[in-house]
Amino acid sequence: MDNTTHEHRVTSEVGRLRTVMLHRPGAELKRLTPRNSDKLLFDAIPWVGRAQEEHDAFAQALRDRGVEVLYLAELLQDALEYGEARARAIADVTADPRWGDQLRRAVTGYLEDQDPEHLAHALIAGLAHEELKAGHGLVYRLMDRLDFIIDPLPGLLFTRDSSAWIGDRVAVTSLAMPARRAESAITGLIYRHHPRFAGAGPVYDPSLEHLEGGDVLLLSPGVLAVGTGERTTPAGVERLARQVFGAGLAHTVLAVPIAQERATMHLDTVCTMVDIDTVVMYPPVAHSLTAYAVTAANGDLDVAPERPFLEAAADAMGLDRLKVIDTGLDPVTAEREQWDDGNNTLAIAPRLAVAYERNIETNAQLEAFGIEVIRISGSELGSGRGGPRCMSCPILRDPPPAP
Ligand SMILES: NC(=[NH2+])NCCC[C@H](N)C(=O)O
Repeated sequence: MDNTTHEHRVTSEVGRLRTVMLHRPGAELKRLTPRNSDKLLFDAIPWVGRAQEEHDAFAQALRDRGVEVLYLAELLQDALEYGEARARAIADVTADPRWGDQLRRAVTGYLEDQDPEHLAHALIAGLAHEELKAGHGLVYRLMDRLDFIIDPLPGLLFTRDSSAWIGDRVAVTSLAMPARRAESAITGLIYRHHPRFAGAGPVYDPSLEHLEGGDVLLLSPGVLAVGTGERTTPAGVERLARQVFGAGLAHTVLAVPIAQERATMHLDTVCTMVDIDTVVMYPPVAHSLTAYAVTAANGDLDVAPERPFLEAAADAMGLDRLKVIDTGLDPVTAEREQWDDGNNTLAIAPRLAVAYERNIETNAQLEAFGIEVIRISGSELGSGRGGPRCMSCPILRDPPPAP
């Protein structure tokens, strides 16, 4: 294992990307069926081999531009070399209240017998009924044979949500959907136990109010926008504000209400940044999104009155104007491309962004605005409703250039 010290620091959405964590989809996606896909938050049953090819091409596009790609499963496996991390992982996953003591003993024994590679596999891909030969208690016998003892985590593909770096600290998030909650036990384990992250004490943890990384946008150093809707609760935004102010990581947090719908589950499904002063936005919300600026005041929080998002953001960022690429698409095309994550771009430097190739018109508008677009295919990856930004957790970016 590589024990050299590595930097981790992210203060914007657009500073040159140096290191990113991805998750190459694998066996956990093979668990998806029409019976469980709704619960596991996928809209179709992906062709796994093709999804892997698409993901490999995404990773390669990043490497071709000098980005170091870390894989979540490898980091997890490394962390599980440590006895303390193993014990913690097994304790977390076997706390499942559905099991009863007999099944718990059987699963604990099974997991304790696994080497780090197979233990990581069980934590990510889950454990099917038939894979546990030894569990013959009541709970095991009454379980449907097609059910999982440990649920698979296909949502890990979207590494943006289960952790987010804010400055040199990581927020291990508190995911709202039951199907995704266990993901942050994994990211928490990586950051706590992998030597690469030694000393990066988390600034948020999964026991706190709901907060998902897809809602957190680092508008500029010291300024965060946090969507609040289906996933991040207002209490989650408030808690994050207290945590980042307390740690000196930000001076303003903009709470941005978004519709509580699947299509707009995270702020990054309607808005991402492509330059230090430019966002791409889903047209219907571009001029209707609002924000409440939260700042620290006398040991508590001050909440400013509701204002248009673009104005509140520009003020907090010290800009005259935050430019918006209002893609100007007709409403039907705009709605289709938003659903396919057209607005969910990953900037790898100012004015250079990765986007799904299928969103032809949004990409054409980005280019008309002078943004260089690196197109990747996502016909299978997109079936989980996430684009390049959702599928990436930046760990190191250069500071953004001054405006
Ligand atoms: N940052 C994002 N927009 N992530 C998308 C996550 C998609 C995932 N299927 C979910 O429903 O949770």
